[in-house]
Amino acid sequence: MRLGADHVRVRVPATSANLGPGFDALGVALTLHDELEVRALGTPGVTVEVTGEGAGEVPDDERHLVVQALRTALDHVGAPLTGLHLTCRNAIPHGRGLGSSAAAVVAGIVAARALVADPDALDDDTALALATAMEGHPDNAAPALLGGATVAWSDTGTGAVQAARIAVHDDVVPVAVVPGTHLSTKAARGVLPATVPHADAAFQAGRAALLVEALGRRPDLLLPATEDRLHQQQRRAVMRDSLALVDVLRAAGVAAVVSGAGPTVLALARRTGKTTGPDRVERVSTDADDALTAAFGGVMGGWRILPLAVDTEGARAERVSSSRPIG
Ligand SMILES: Nc1ncnc2c1ncn2[C@@H]1O[C@H](COP(=O)(O)OP(=O)(O)OP(=O)(O)O)[C@@H](O)[C@H]1O
Ligand SMILES: N[C@@H](CCO)C(=O)O
Repeated sequence: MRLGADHVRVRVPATSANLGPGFDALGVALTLHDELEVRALGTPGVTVEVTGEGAGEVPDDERHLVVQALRTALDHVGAPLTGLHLTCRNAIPHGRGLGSSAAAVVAGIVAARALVADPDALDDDTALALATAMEGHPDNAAPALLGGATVAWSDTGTGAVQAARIAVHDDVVPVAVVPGTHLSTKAARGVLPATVPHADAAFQAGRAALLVEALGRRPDLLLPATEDRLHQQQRRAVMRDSLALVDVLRAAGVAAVVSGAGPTVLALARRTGKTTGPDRVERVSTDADDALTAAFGGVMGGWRILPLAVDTEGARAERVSSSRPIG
């Protein structure tokens, strides 16, 4: 297939996976974005310019994750691309549990979709399959691609990866509490046990089902709905401060979970008060401030609190030449 553009721009959201009981299945896109531009060149060679998160740390050549994903997607549809220049303005912190690797992979794939003459060759199903193959699990890739909250799974017979959007109530306010320390997903997966007791699996299935209802219609149920028995306690030894913060927030009634493979903590806070009209009194209730002060003694040493919203758009790409949104 030939290319249909030689300069494209991409915006892709951060994501928080698991949300407590939805290990490797549930995820939500957040209003924190990486922005990229890809220029296809007629000559060989790859150059990469990174500002923001990951600058000076990620490779600036073919090994860059966005370039790898772009190449994978172009190869998939048989499109040529000899050289390229990639510019990344990154806001998603790396190795913190906010889906930076899924964002990079999805960004590369939707950049390829925007570059090729027939974007349908890289439709959402194909893009999700390619991204999941690179990531190993679909829970970040699905919301990064589609936006909103998603539940993703692989078809038992064919292995095809699928995702369904699930509703998120307007009163649910995601707040990410991001530590200064990194933890790779690989390391965090390495401490998980191979098997779990049947009672824990049964508990988890019930809570995951409850979470879909709590997110969409019953935010008052978010605290019990975000209980987990498959991964958070098992990872305590590699993210003690994060689990301590989760404990303090939950004791204060805030539905806090480890975001993805950690060490970021995600609080699913609830908006209270009158949110429209001239005497609007919006308040994100969470008692989160008090709980955070209790957890850190008022000193947040190296942690950042990011009040966010749910990103409902997912990854967007546009051809710079025509400015026509196509994916
Ligand atoms: N924008 C990016 N550009 C290039 N490489 C990236 C980018 N984002 C992530 N990576 C690579 O992926 C690694 C982080 O991936 P990892 O899966 O460990 O964490 P994460 O995706 O941030 O967290 P989680 O999967 O728990 O949400 C980085 O160290 C870097 O090698
Ligand atoms: N479900 C994954 C998310 C991080 O990529 C995990 O917890 O390991």
